[in-house]
Amino acid sequence: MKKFKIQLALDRMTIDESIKLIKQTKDYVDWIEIGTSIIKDYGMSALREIRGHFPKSVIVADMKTCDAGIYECLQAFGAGANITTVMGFATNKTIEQSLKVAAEKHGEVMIDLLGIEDSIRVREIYSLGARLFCLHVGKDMQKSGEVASYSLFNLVEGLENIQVAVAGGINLETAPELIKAGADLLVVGGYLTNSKFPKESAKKLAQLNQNTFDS
Ligand SMILES: O=C(CO)[C@H](O)[C@H](O)COP(=O)(O)O
Repeated sequence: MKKFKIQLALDRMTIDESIKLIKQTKDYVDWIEIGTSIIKDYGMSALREIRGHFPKSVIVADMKTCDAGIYECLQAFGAGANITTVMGFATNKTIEQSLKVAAEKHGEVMIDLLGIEDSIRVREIYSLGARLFCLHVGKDMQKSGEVASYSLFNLVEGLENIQVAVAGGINLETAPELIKAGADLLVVGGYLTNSKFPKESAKKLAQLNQNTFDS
């Protein structure tokens, strides 16, 4: 079984709070996500500022692009992101153009599959060249008790040479089944951003790598 990475999803906090949390969890976190709410609150300056503090980190801009792919991808990569998110329900044109900009800027596009229930659509996006997908149970769905689970993996079954991220209420209880289902990346927000002891919480999550492979 392969090992998974952890993406710290920063949402609904200030830039200073984000920087503090990154510093607290950096030993156990692989990728930093500047969440959509922070981008909406502060714009591209949030990305620039956080990039300035962490020049070597992999930074994901959760732009959730659904149109204007060229413009928004140029914004994200120009402000220092390595990866930017584009919605799976965007048009093929938007996805193609976003992938093209990413290739030119030596970045990557993560396709957010929020709201996509049809694996045929995922195959179509794959055929456009996307190789990084995020299985996602959104905040509003979480309010009615849904969280990311192994059943989401049906959407990407059979696709070769892809990386699969999973997002949506991930914590110590829900992570193990996602790891066993083959997650390459756990996108973790609330479990870390709401933790009283974020470093310890991140450590426990990272230790699942060890525990999962020992068992
Ligand atoms: O993209 C997001 C919301 O749209 C969040 O970043 C993602 O859902 C992770 O946060 P949480 O672990 O709190 O669900």
